[in-house]
Amino acid sequence: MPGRPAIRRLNGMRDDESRPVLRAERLTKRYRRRVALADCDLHVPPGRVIGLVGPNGAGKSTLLQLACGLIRPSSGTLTVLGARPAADAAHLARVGFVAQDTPVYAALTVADHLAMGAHLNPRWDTALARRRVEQVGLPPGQRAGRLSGGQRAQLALTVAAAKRPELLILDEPAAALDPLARTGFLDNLVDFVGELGASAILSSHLLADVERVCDHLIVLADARVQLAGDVRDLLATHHRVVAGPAVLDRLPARVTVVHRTEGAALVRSPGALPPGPWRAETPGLEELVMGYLTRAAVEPHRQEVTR
Ligand SMILES: Nc1ncnc2c1ncn2[C@@H]1O[C@H](COP(=O)(O)OP(=O)(O)OP(=O)(O)O)[C@@H](O)[C@H]1O
Repeated sequence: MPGRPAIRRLNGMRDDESRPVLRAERLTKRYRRRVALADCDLHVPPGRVIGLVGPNGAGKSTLLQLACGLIRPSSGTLTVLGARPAADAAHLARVGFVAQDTPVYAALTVADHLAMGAHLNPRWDTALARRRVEQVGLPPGQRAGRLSGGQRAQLALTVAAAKRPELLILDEPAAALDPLARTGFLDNLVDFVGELGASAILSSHLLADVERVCDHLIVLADARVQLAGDVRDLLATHHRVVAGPAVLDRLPARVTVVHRTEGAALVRSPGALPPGPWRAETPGLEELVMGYLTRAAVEPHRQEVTR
């Protein structure tokens, strides 16, 4: 994909399906009568940067909070790095979480945050923490309450990354950052994941960001998984078919129409698209996501998992 940096992975990780970083089976979360997640199945291999996208209220934060053990499923199962989320202290140390509101301690300085991180985390990487603070220009003596929103996000990420987690969970991490800082932040994240052979899952409304750094995608809408899988595989199995309405009405049976507009259809085809009276084009990630989101809006309660 153009512009997407290659993500280094541990040898053999690319196809390692047997040790999923995240696995959900019929995962459901209800808040009283409101269903935030319904019967979600997911299987995410390790060593990926996973983009979690979907409209407001789709269930993204709910999934991330379940993954770090802040809340419990109503039914179904979820395993993270092979165990129940937050199963014990050792498991907690393997996961880093930055919540949507990038929580930091207002009265503590940047340096205090690093000292506290070092005290609380057995695998704390002092050099990494110092390097990041310097790189992103955080004044060590400044109280966190006096930092800008973007600086607070950088501090929260630094603290999460210096734990050297195997999985970083980030809820809209770059939302408060200016475009330049966002680019730097995401590039850092990719480097970090590559350097440690870690995985990261980040929710975002910014599809361009997801396209830049993510190699695995989960699309949530209406509390359900609409699409999930390796980005390259998803792009290889989807096509934009350009043709007149009569041709689009009679596409081969094994081609699934995801979304149709005047003169074109976004389709999924398990193998290569057979030749026909149409022009086949490769869709971009944004078009793919928008196709599934539009379908979910038109046909609520539809659920489809593509791995
Ligand atoms: N603590 C809660 N109590 C009751 N309902 C909740 C709670 N947290 C979330 N919900 C509901 O669950 C649904 C999913 O919310 P969630 O925050 O997971 O969505 P989201 O995809 O993260 O949305 P956004 O993009 O706006 O942050 C929404 O309908 C929301 O109102």
